[in-house]
Amino acid sequence: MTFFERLGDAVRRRGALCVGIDPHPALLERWGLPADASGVERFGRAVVEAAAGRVGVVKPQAALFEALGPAGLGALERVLADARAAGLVTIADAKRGDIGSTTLGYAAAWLEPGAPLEADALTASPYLGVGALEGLFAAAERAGKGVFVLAATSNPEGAAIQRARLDDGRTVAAAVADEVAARNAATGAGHGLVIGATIDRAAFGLAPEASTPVLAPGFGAQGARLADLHRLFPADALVLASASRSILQAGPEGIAPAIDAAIGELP
Ligand SMILES: O=C(O)c1cc(=O)[nH]c(=O)n1[C@@H]1O[C@H](COP(=O)(O)O)[C@@H](O)[C@H]1O
Repeated sequence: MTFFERLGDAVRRRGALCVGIDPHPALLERWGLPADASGVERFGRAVVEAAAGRVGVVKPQAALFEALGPAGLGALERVLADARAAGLVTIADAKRGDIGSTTLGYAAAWLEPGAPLEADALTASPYLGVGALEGLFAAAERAGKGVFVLAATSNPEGAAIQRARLDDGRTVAAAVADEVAARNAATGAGHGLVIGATIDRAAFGLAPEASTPVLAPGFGAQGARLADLHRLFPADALVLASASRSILQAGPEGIAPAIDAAIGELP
């Protein structure tokens, strides 16, 4: 099964909501958890437990685990293992990307079957060139996994570089999208794009592309509304509507109802 098929299956069965697992220190405090590795682990595993059976996809935010050093990465390892055991598709949000030779290390860390931090997909930054992500694409394809490449990010600072034009007139975002689509066409993989729900896709030169999955963060805390999903993206596109803080702020008792409420807001 390709990653595209797997993701499509998860979305058909469980819907488009992707629950972000972002253990911010302020959220740990709200959850009554310590701001240490044991806290992020209990937080992450509780979110996985609430998400299992409700949604198809979760996205742990690596930075907030890394912040706690090796013990935090150990916590992330167990959160990822729980999620995979629960049948959830896991997207490690680590936004990796380097020159080709060292990108192989990131591929081994996040996408190689059996790796401690193994995930089903990884977010990646294309600003050293989409071609430099070859090691990630290849590792993902060998294992039926995917890479989500940043195209048009949800934050306002991204626009200056992502809307900049190449010599051929395309925006940087459109060129990234073209390269990912070409990779998918050549290999049948299902690598995706990250396109923020907060941005105007047309202004970034991004046309809807049915064969490229989209990870769309920016719902909830950053202002986009889940109810608008089909106004923001074509109804037939494979889009993950991702939200973190707006759901996680509900606390340990409220997390499951908050996920149900978010699902209820989707069209
Ligand atoms: O790759 C991402 O997931 C991502 C890309 C982007 O353009 N914007 C964005 O917010 N994200 C991530 O999505 C999550 C958004 O969190 P909330 O704003 O709390 O819903 C964070 O983990 C961000 O790092």
